[in-house]
Amino acid sequence: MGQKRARDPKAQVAEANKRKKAVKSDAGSSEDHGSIAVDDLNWKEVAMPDRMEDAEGFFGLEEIEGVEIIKQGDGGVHFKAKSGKPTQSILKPRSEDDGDEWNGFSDEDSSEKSTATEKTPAQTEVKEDKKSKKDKKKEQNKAKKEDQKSKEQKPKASKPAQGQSIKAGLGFAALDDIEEDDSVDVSAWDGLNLSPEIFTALSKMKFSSPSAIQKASIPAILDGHDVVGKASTGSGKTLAFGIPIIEHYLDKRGKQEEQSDQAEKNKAPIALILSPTRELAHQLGKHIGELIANSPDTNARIALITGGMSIQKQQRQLATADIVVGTPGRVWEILSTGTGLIRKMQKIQFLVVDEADRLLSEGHFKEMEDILNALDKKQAGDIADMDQEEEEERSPRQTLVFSATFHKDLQQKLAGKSRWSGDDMLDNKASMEYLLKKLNFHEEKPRFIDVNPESQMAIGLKEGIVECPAMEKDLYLYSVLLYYPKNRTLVFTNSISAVRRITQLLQALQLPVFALHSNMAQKARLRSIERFSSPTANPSSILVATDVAARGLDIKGVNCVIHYHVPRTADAYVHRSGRTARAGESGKSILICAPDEVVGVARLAGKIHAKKARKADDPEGPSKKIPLESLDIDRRVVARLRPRMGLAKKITDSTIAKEKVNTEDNWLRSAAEDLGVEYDSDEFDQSKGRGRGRGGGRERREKEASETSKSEMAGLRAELKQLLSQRVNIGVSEKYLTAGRIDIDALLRGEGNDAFLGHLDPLTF
Ligand SMILES: Nc1ncnc2c1ncn2[C@@H]1O[C@H](COP(=O)(O)OP(=O)(O)OP(=O)(O)O)[C@@H](O)[C@H]1O
Repeated sequence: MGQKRARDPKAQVAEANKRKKAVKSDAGSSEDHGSIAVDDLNWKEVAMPDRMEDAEGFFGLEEIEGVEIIKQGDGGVHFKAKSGKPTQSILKPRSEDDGDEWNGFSDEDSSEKSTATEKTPAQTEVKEDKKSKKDKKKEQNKAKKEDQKSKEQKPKASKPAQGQSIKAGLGFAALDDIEEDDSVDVSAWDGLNLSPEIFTALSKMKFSSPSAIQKASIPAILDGHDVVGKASTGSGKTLAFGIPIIEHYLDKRGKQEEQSDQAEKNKAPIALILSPTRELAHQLGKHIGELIANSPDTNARIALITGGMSIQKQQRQLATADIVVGTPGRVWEILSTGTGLIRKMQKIQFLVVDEADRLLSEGHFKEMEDILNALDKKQAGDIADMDQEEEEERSPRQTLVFSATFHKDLQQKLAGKSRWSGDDMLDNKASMEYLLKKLNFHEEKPRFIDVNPESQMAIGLKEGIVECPAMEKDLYLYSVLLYYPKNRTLVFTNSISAVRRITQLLQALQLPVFALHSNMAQKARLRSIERFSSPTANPSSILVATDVAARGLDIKGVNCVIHYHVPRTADAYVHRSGRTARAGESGKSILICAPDEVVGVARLAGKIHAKKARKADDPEGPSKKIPLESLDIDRRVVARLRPRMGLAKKITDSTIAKEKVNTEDNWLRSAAEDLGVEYDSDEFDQSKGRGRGRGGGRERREKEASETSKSEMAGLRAELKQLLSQRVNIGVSEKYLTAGRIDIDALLRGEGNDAFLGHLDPLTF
């Protein structure tokens, strides 16, 4: 049996300090007797679920095999290799200079300093490991050479990152596993004046060159400008502001002496990043966390402040955070608790408004306004309290606004100068205008960086449209899903009830499907995204979502986006479609469209592609064509899938109706109880039926569906199961396989579409 231990960096440092003293006093003796201290063992990290946010204080688990425990007189324990195993087999590998810890050049007496910053042997090793890798990279990377020189003269603190919620790759074992050749040449980033730490991180993250928005925004932000950045979906906007924030952190840290615990407690965050959804906030934190985790000796702490998580924990994280990422509602909830947090937040160097058009124009309006007002409002006693030197040193707060959808006139609007001109993508001009004034840029003219003025759509994106009868959208959705097996697909709808229904429907059809909408508990939301996006997930996974998933979510390997409902606005279409074809990949976006929706779609597509269409035809004239490819679903497919869909619908409708009746019934029963009257469901149903006009039919259908008996349901399920166990035959005689234009070789190679029997022209566009 392997031994396990919980891994808590904080506790480890304290424990290691104690142990080190003990080890020094009996140095040399322990290994002589084959007994080994806990920290000298070659612990292996146990893989944990990605998200452990609420597991207070529990950072991880490590295990070791082949050891025996030796109890000591003082109650302590040591370990030795199991009989028959060499001691070396359980010992942690040592680096050459393991004995002496390298603390960098310092004027301070190292013995004094060591009490505060002494590392566990494991940490020392990691540090040395990171350094030697960096040295190797130095040889490879010409641009890093000069910067490295100055870095080596600068001692840098390497404290454990306590309270950091989402720093990726903290595990020592994970670091040990890093291959020497896992880095890439990052010389393309040379011109951006980045520090060696960031170069190392970019190299490890395999980002060989900056994206256009990064190339344009990073220097402007590093130069202290306010920036409004516009770039297509999936083009790397997060690091366009994330890198300068970390650069600022590194710069500030370089200038500071080792901070006392008190100073550490009082420190203010350097950045507040606001995002419209919880999922996006998590993702932003994770992405910037990865940058931090891959930057050597960089321990910037991120506090994630979103709804659905423990408020107390978030308050604690906020107290020591360098970067705050959150949704406006929860950020305001915490700031307004009146515990001095507003004053702290007023010292931030960067205010980032991600997905700005949404954040500034929809439901977050009120909280955004409160936060912005609070950041700018002078607090009573500010002048007296303000540390004069600190205030003088501090440069004005930079405001960074990013999105894929903005109007070109935004710069004018941001400066509050002129009226909106021409057509725009935004829903609510008035609220936008109001909030743009509110953003309080420190520069009169923020830098407006629009790296792809031609289109907000990603280059690798193909757009198609499937026309179908209004009542058959489910059938056509199912058909498209079967046409594209092994595609990770996001299906967007316009309502929560549609998400629920479609998810159940596709589940009944045995497809690997997950749901995401804002009425779900936060944990369930994160679980859905995680299951859908996990590299080990079924490659045909489907996520059915409302527009809560439309903005910013960066899920690897989404090949297809389906709009089950036509999006309400052009920018919603851009952002939904932007969940695929990210970071230079290709992808497809397919609208399922009823005849009466076609006109709306034409208008929508016209707005989005106005420029492209004009350019191709007549550069000056209005756009004519819908640039969406019309996709023809083979009628045989639709016909053959209809029976399955009929059964799946009956099962789903009945399940949903039963749930609804139960909920209603429970509610009425408890309301009757509260009122002290008796509740008779039949009597209530009869009275409900009386005098009803519209909607009565639906209610009757629901009631009928809810009355499907258990045995009827079992019958339906069995019938559907039987149908689903067979491939959909689209014109093959099962007796004579070769008669149906089957590519037997392809089938044997495991290619082709497993769902169908017979030849099917693929839906390529
Ligand atoms: N320089 C780079 N080289 C390669 N990949 C990159 C680079 N920068 C970022 N990426 C990757 O590109 C993907 C998209 O980045 P990001 O989420 O920042 O896009 P975005 O522009 O914010 O998209 P959206 O508008 O949808 O929010 C991420 O997976 C990220 O890891």
